[in-house]
Amino acid sequence: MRLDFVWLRDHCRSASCYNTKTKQRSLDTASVDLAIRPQAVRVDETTLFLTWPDGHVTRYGLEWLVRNSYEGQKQQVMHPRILWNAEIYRQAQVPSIDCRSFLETDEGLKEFMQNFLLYGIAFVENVSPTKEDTKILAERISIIRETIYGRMWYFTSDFSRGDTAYTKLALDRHTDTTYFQEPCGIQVFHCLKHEGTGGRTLLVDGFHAAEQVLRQAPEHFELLARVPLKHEYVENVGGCHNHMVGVGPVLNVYPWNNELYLIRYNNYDRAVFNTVPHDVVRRWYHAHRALTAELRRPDNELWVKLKPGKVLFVDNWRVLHGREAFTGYRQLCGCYLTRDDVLNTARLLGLQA
Ligand SMILES: C[N+](C)(C)CCCC[C@H](N)C(=O)O
Ligand SMILES: O=C(O)CCC(=O)C(=O)O
Ligand SMILES: [Fe+2]
Repeated sequence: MRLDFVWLRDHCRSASCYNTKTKQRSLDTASVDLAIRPQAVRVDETTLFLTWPDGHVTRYGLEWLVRNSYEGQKQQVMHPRILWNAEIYRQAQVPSIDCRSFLETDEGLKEFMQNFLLYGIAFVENVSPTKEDTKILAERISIIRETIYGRMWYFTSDFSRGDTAYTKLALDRHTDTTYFQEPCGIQVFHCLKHEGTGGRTLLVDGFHAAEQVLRQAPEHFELLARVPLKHEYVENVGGCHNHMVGVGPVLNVYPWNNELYLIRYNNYDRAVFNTVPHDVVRRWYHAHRALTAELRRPDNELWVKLKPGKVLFVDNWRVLHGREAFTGYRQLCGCYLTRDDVLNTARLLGLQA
């Protein structure tokens, strides 16, 4: 382990530097001399002792250092996941969670959360097909994110809003709200009614597709992770006037370990591409094509028919959704959830999130 002296002073867990009740730092880091060196250093079987020039003593358990040092963290993945194609997901036989168990027991909720974290999708069954009951489900794991579509939304093919979602047309795979600076973390879908044909839901693991691109052509992955682009939502229908713009790359990775955490993919809502010079534009289209080819491989497509009573939670930062064209009357309700609050629930249940 290589440890920096300022880092060691900064992370001191003594009573005057760190409040163990609130788990907050009391030390003013800016008051630490950036050239600080300990006056004395001693280590025994379990503990490292540092005495600083002003006489202050810092103690570190060696295990704490192993767990928390930057060098140690670099190796660790933030979010353990199982990347899937249709076959892998089917083989895994991930169960839907019963509504009562989800609402009334920690075990049910934890099993649901674990599935959701690992696969980016999870189902709850035996839910009453109403907007109110869907809301109760959503609020069990998070805070509903209110957007221009409202809190709980409810839609049919009536073109009440200026977006293809509100028609009977097929929708190719995409993630939602790419035109927000922070796209919505989770999307909840509940089909309350469908009298007609078609209308199946398509799900594709975007991280699995990106992983294939990384393997086959790392330079494509790199470009998709580096080049920022804009998505936008321009609406002027009825009383709805909106103009949203979100900027960011297709693949968002943590800079310290290159781990993918967000895919922004919506060809409908992608805006004029004007953020990079000519030669990069050309290479970017090649990279985008490579990713699209992976996303469109039939073996990556999971098709499900949403039925009243069965609620789908989709990780909108990872899993793309789409739908088949349909006929007849179809009614869907749902909402978006704030991601931090879903992960908060997962951590409180003892899961790594
Ligand atoms: C889900 N709900 C029907 C409310 C909104 C649909 C938003 C559609 C938009 N093109 C997007 O992909 O973000
Ligand atoms: O109608 C559907 O099944 C989904 C439409 C859609 O993509 C959306 O509402 O975000
Ligand atoms: Fe969508």
